[in-house]
Amino acid sequence: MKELKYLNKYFKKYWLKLLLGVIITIIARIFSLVMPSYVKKSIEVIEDFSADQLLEQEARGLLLEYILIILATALLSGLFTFLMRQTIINVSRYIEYDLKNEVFDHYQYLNLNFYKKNRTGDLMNRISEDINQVRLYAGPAIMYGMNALTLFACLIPLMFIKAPTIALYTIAPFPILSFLIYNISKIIHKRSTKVQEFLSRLSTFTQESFSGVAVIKAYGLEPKIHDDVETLASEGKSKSVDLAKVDAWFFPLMILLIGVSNIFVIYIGGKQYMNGEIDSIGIIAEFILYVNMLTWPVAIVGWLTSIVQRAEASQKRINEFLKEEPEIRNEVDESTPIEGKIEFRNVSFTYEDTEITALKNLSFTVHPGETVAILGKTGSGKSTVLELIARLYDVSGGEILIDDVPIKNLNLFSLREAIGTVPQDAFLFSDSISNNIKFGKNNATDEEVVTVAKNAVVHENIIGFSKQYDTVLGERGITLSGGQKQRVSIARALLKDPRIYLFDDCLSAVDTETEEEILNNLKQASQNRTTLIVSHRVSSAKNADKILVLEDGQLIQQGTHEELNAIEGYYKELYLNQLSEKEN
Ligand SMILES: Nc1ncnc2c1ncn2[C@@H]1O[C@H](COP(=O)(O)OP(=O)(O)OP(=O)(O)O)[C@@H](O)[C@H]1O
Repeated sequence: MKELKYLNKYFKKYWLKLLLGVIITIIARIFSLVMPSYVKKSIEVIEDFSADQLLEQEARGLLLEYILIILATALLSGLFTFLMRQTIINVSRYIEYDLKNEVFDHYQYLNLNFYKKNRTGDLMNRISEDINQVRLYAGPAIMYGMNALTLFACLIPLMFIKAPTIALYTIAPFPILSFLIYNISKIIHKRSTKVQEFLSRLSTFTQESFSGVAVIKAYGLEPKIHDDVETLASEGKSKSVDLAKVDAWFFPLMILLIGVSNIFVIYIGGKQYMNGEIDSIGIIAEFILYVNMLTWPVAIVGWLTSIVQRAEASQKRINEFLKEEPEIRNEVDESTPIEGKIEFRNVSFTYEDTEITALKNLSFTVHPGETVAILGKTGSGKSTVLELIARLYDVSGGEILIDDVPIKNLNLFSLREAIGTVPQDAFLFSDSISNNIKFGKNNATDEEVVTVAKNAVVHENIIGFSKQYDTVLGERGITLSGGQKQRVSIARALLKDPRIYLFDDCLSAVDTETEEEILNNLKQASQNRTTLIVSHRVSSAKNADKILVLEDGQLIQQGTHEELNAIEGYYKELYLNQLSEKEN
């Protein structure tokens, strides 16, 4: 129960509703206890009538009265049971909602390293399946637990007062039932976890197959994929059959033990009646009803134990993530407006997971409003420079200053607010084109959206779609070409109108003419804005105020296009190569 203590803050938050729920539970159970004793009384009336101790008229009157009492208490018990669910189950839904929000907010607060260490499927599972297990504890387990407790507390003493010997025999099989159900629940849990694992493997596999359907078709891999799915599915099937086998024991076992208890009631009750130890046959009927009332709560005790164990395990997994602290935190409360000067002083950076040193002693300065291009072979550290400016990672050595202030002394949100990033792989959400562009500025007008789309040279493409800016992208909508995606992503950054633009090789999928047009527009749009352009093409870099050339994380050349072209080196070679490619 150590891990489940985490939920106490939520129980405190909803204590009033919970208390009300507990009181209602007790009232509902007390009303349900009335019925068996009135069934007994009704049988006694029939017995008295048969023995000529009651007139027909009197017997009819009494029977009607008892039936009405039974009906009224059953209705009241039903009403309170409804209210019980409405309070306690609702509280568990509120807790589920709060916990999901808390976990989601915490996920968002964590750094990229966390997302690299943990698989998306695992993150999803903890926020959905694990929270659901916890909800079962916070709602149904409490409700059924209270229910069972109230029944045991009221009914068992009542049974012993009414007929101690019958009571003893009636409840004797119950601990066995509870024990068996506990064990069955444990086996069910183990096997259903395995089934769940297979289901998630199967759904991951099928999802990947659908996403990669173009590759599968192009390589004619359908038969192989079919065989793989079949192997996975048949493994899953045998696990499901195993589960169904244990599942099938649950109800027969319950019915068997109810039967045993009923036989005890009839046998012992009948013997006592014949010996004159009890004066009415009605007590047997009353006890049979008690047996039926007690069976489910007794079975529930076993079920509850396994629910609590599962919730404990799930809450442990949730707590593991909630305890994770982001390495990159905002330590400055007041906002810090950004002008746009960027300075790298002997910056080194090693990725924690791969231990690759992506940057080594890198130093350069970009003044506000300047445009700097970063070139270099693949893997030379260009994207890493941009990630460090947005403080997605903290440097391993050296220092980054923005507006002459160490980056850690800036408000993290002000910093990111001041940056417009266009990443290498443009990510667009499954939403309309317009909303995708408005991502960084929700309140933008339609005119503003059109202006930035024109500057990103994607407007003509968009108006070519039948729904134009309302065209939905992604799984439910159309798929944009690589170049179109990149340009929508550029439009998104332009709309934000930030102090610093970070363009990470975002024109790689557009032809050189469109590239030129976009670069000219960007020049206009990003006037007085600091701009960093990462590229493999000299055409993207040649108009920059400064060009940095990286190799193995080190700065090997820097200068303007003219300066670098005047000396032998990587830049000149690249320029000449690309020039001859163009001419050819
Ligand atoms: N998220 C990451 N985790 C671990 N290692 C990384 C990560 N990103 C990059 N690296 C490694 O760091 C090195 C520099 O990568 P980076 O992406 O900065 O290069 P790049 O010059 O932008 O390459 P490209 O031109 O191919 O985009 C590479 O060796 C790469 O494998």
